[in-house]
Amino acid sequence: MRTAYSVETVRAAERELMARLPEGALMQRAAAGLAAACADVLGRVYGSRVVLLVGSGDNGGDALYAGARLARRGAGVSAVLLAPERAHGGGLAALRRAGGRVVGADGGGAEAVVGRADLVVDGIVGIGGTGGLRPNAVPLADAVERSRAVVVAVDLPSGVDADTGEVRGRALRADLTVTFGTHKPGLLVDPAREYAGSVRLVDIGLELPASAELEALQHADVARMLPVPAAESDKYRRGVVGIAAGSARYPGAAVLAVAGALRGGAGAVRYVGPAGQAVIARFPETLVSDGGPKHAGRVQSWVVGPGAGDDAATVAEVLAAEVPVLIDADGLRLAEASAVRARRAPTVMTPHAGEAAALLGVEREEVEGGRLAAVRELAGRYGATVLLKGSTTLIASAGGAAVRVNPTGTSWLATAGSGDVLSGLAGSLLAAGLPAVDAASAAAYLHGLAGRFAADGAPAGAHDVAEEIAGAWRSVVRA
Ligand SMILES: NC(=O)C1=CN([C@@H]2O[C@H](COP(=O)(O)OP(=O)(O)OC[C@H]3O[C@@H](n4cnc5c(N)ncnc54)[C@H](O)[C@@H]3O)[C@@H](O)[C@H]2O)[C@@H](O)CC1
Ligand SMILES: [K+]
Repeated sequence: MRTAYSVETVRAAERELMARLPEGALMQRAAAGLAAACADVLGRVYGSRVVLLVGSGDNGGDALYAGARLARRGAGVSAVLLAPERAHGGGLAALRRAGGRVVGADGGGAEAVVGRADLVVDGIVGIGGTGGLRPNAVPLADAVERSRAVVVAVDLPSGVDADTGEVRGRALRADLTVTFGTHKPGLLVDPAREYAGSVRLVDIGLELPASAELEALQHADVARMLPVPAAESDKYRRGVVGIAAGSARYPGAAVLAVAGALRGGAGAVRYVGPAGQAVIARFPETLVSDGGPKHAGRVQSWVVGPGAGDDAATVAEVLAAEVPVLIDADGLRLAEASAVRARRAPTVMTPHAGEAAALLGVEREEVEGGRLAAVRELAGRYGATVLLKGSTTLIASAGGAAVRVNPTGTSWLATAGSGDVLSGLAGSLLAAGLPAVDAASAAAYLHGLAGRFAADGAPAGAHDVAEEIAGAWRSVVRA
């Protein structure tokens, strides 16, 4: 499991560690890791041209000490000081001793130096930052974008919010971010994540609390969650998932939700709704019934909403069931908030940004810019597990535990019907007995992986994604 901690937690852990170490030791650990990463990126350090962008805090200090290490190995290192009077004194002295030089940020000289650089080290601001880049950093950011230099960000790309992943104003785009002690939420959540490039974690010895702000599952975590049928399992013990989806207008949504459900580990899939013929034609193993959810027979979970049109009665009927329920798509619009909150069995809601915005009564941009806040708010409001779809899908539970961020997404998943497959898959895992947050996050993980397999560099349809779920499952459990 990869974890991320808030700035407040990182600062507390740093204070505790610093009290036990000689002064400056922590910064030396950070700078050593940073210099090693820069050397890897450069390949050949001797003779390379390195430019440090140095702000007013310890983030700039890290850059200066790392620059000194590179200068000692023969790199030509120039430091551009954005706040010369507040630049880290010890770091500056170390760089000068190692033969590095200092360039003023004003007057165009710095931009010319950036233009000739092989490597730019972004030490403008780290976890002490607020808001986007300050005006005097913007011409430099432009010069960095124009240059062919590789950009390595120190701890965080400057200008992004460490805790929320928000980007308010301009930020520097890095090819690699070298982060210290732990990931910060902003390195895993869009839009900030996109600015970070790949991320390398340097251990500086921080001792962090057991519960993180954010968790990203990995293969082994998902493998432990997935159901394994026991020898005595029959289809009912493996769980039956009910799918109440599709309409005369959108029969395909029902077919795709069933496609996802059949690959999610439940022993059987029941379908109720007007698309029974389309479902059975494609998946003869489905148990199709004509009545509403109440008359469908026993299920261990329900999925309601994909392609449901305006059938509010079915949504209400499903919400009254005393088994886990997943609400998606039209169901999110049709569900009474009070009925969701009144439920005692787990509820999972799976909105995309537009649906989340409608539920919260805000603009879509607000959700997209502040995804972490939005998913937490929705989970709290509805007393539900909320899976917010997007390029970094987030899963929050109502109790306020760590938010999960799905690491397997691909932009090819932004295709019609892909969400229907996900809802069926997650509903099936719920029926198999997974806790709501595990069902949602394991489903997102497999779905993302299946999307990558299906796309493999080219567009794929939602049914292709469904067909790759088995392959994704195998790759997870065999890893
Ligand atoms: N505290 C520690 O033990 C360690 C800290 N380390 C480094 O220290 C950093 C934190 O240092 P600081 O607390 O000094 O904070 P930063 O260096 O992140 O920035 C704080 C300074 O930047 C200014 N600032 C705030 N927002 C800005 C913006 N948008 N644009 C430009 N300037 C802005 C502030 O006025 C303040 O002077 C970490 O990110 C990490 O790089 C590492 O050396 C590891 C050890
Ligand atoms: K930085």
